[in-house]
Amino acid sequence: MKIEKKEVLKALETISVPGEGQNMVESGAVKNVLVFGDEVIVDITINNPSLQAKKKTEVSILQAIHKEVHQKAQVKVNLKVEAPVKENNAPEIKGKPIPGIDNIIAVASGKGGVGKSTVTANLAVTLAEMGFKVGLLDADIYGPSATIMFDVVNERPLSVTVDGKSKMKPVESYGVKVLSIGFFTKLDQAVVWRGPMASKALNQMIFDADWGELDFLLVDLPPGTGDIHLSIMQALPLTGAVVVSTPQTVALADARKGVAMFQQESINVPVLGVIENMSYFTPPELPDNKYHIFGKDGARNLAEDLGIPFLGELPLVQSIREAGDVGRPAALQENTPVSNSFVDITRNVVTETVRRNENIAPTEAVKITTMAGCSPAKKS
Ligand SMILES: Nc1ncnc2c1ncn2[C@@H]1O[C@H](COP(=O)(O)OP(=O)(O)OP(=O)(O)O)[C@@H](O)[C@H]1O
Repeated sequence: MKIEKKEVLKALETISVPGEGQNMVESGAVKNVLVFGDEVIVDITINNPSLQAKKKTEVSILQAIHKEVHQKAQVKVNLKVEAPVKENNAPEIKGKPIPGIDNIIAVASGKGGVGKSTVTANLAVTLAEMGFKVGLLDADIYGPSATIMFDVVNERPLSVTVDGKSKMKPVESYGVKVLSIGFFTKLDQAVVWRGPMASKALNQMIFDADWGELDFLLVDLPPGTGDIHLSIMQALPLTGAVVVSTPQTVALADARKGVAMFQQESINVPVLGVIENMSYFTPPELPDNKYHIFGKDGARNLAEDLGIPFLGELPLVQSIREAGDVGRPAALQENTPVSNSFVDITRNVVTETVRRNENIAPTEAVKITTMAGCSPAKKS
């Protein structure tokens, strides 16, 4: 068997490192290829430190060489992880950190109606039940639902004076401090917020609010990947993002775009993982049956494919919908399969947040400098 180095490089040009668009040769991830007879050694350096990304990279190299070059090639992959070097070499917190708030986590979805707000509300109450100090900022300007899910439709944030300044006091429900665009719009009113108006309202809820000390502030983003997402990433130094998807192909395609938005070089918000909602349906009369109405394992496979953690799955359950409608999140149920699933997922979110904080410097708020793109804001 005679293996040529250029054949190996050609094979490696057909695959990319998880989460990267360019192929691994073009992106510069492949540092060297050595061939001795039937033995091929590939030196590769990737930025993503997750186990999934490392494994996926190794397996795809092996498969590509076996498929494109020779089935019996003895392949050895020397994989190194290197965090990307920042321009000034000194990671710093930039933008405007909010004093007292330790972790700001955005919950995004790509496609609408996949259960992002439901998941955010349930994560929030589960974190609060675990003893964390939690806030929820409902930034879904097109369909704010936190006021309904927390049964605070008729309440309004009070004005309080903090250090001589008037501030909005979030409404507290089930141990979670809640602020929502919904407090400022009537439920039956069509919300035609123009971008600047929405950004202004959001800025007020972020910086003119008396959040106090929080371990976690969860931000329920609108679906999609639009202007409002950029506004939030400009305003907030996000710790990370969680992406919610159903296993359905159309939802997964949008979730992939959502992940790509956070991972864009100029935005660079770590994606803590993917949560699969509406994974299956179990009729009460057939408790051992699982019907995969929207497809099976789609979000799990997406997470694996992108080299990001899979945080867990939630079934399609009538009580989750009912609980949302009556304003008492389902995770508050005592020791049911549903509340236990929320506990598992919340634990995974906390674990990934801790891991992220140990491994990478705080995320910078993003400064949009031109219409064509964005770059990290410089600390003044
Ligand atoms: N696991 C589930 N089981 C049953 N019903 C669910 C589940 N998750 C969400 N729902 C229901 O699906 C509907 C949409 O959920 P939700 O409003 O949370 O979605 P969303 O992604 O936030 O939507 P939007 O696009 O408006 O932001 C709601 O009626 C909710 O109660």
